[in-house]
Amino acid sequence: MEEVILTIKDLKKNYGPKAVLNGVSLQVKRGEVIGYIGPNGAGKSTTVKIMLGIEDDYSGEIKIFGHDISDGNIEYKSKIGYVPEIAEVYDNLTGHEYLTFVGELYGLEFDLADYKAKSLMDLFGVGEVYHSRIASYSKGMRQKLLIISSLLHNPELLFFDEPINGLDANSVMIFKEIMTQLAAQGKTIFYSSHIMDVVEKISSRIILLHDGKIAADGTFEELKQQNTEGSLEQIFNQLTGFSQHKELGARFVSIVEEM
Ligand SMILES: Nc1ncnc2c1ncn2[C@@H]1O[C@H](COP(=O)(O)OP(=O)(O)OP(=O)(O)O)[C@@H](O)[C@H]1O
Repeated sequence: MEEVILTIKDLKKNYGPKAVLNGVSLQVKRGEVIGYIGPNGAGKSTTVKIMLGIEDDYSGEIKIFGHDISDGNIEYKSKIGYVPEIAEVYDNLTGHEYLTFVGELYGLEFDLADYKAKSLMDLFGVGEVYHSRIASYSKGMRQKLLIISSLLHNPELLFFDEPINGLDANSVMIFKEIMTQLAAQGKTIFYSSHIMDVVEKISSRIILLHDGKIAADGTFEELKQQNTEGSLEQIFNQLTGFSQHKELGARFVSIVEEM
């Protein structure tokens, strides 16, 4: 039987009077790559932050590796890797200092953390800045650092929130291959992004969040069969009831031109 890694039951979350998540339920099995998509503000990052224990005050039940995350035991976090949408990194540290620090936090010996960090930086084409301060990194370099820091401890479950932001086309190809290989090794990946063609290609299952609920859940092929549109971008537009891009674009430009 396939192992269930993650279960969410009737998850609800409010910020003040605003209901952000309104009854989200799903189950994720080992090795699945979940493409978690939805309009801006739909609640994708909020879902991920709740699962990571960064946000609390929710209702519903979340089980990760079979344990309810609200039971106070945070051991499950040692088997999770996370690339946040907006990351705070210690800019004054070098890549070497930051990654060995993160590696040691996760219980790796310094030498192993250093070896893995340097090797992964090399493979990602940023080995030459390993000993430079992060403050001097370009956007893509920082993103690569974040991806590496999420993987150093060989986690079972990965949460990637818009991880390829700023990566060049070649690096995106490497990243897609890394995802495929990780999933083949039995890692489970929760991948939240707006880059529909990448989500379409790498996800074994796509979940669309809309108005605080799951509006679609299935493989890309299944979503295609259930909808009249072809690409994931078009299916996204259709399921979220959006078709006014021309009109909105024209109105936007006409206001820009008002002087
Ligand atoms: N700390 C907070 N306090 C108040 N409201 C919040 C907070 N964090 C998120 N929200 C609100 O919750 C809603 C969902 O935000 P969230 O960041 O989860 O959306 P998202 O689906 O990840 O969006 P995007 O695609 O733009 O990243 C938004 O309306 C946002 O304004």
